[in-house]
Amino acid sequence: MSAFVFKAEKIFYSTPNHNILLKDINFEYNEGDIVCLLGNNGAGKSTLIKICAGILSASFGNILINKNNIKCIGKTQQSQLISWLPQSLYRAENFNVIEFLSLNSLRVSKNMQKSNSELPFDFSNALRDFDILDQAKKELILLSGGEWKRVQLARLWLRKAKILFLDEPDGDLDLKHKINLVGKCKEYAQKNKAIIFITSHDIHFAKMVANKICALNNGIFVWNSEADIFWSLNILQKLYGLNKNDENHFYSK
Ligand SMILES: Nc1ncnc2c1ncn2[C@@H]1O[C@H](COP(=O)(O)OP(=O)(O)OP(=O)(O)O)[C@@H](O)[C@H]1O
Repeated sequence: MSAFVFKAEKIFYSTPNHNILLKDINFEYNEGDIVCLLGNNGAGKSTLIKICAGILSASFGNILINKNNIKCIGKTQQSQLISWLPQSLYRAENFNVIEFLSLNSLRVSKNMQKSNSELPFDFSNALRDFDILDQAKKELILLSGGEWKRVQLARLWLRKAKILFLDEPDGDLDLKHKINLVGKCKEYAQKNKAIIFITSHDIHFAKMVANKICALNNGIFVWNSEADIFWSLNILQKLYGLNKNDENHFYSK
């Protein structure tokens, strides 16, 4: 069987005011790839991720999943293939962690009053994987920012989609949980033969997690390569418009 492939062909996107946000984006990634999308604030990363995830439609160009145009894939199949973690997500009141996870399926009812030990096995596993099992019955609005992000990640991990789009998944995480997320992404991509796209502003996190790096600048793809090549070339200065001293903070030992 041939490898799972995700491809973007000549993607352009302009706003209703005819402001062109993305220009001629092309890439192709294969199962097992973890791609980190870098770029300055406003470069167009979230917009590109939303187009790839089928949340927004490109103004021009095609998104292909195994040569099938995303426009021709029904919404149900799309939701089985693709999971998207938005940069921020509204927390519903009167909803606890288990109830949020159960939105993936109807197996657990809204009024369930169970102890952690009676949780479905996969629920406990996902919560344990993201170190949040002890908060299973907590209301979403009472969670800290990092705990809420870990609950969202646990829900995504349960869905086992073939392509994950994670928009700043590390944003609220402390160092320990960032490192845990690195391990979980690598394990997920391997085990599920999946492709993971990540946007992040944490260069250290990007360096740890990704085997491919691509970079956007003002809506144009300015880089797309193996991560090793990207890191060996010290091009952060150019990418982020840093001065030499700023860049030394990252590269100095
Ligand atoms: N519907 C829209 N109408 C007008 N402008 C938009 C629209 N959507 C996004 N933008 C603008 O497009 C640019 C790119 O936004 P986007 O959220 O994709 O950037 P980003 O690279 O993810 O930034 P950040 O790193 O700050 O999250 C921003 O300047 C944003 O204000």
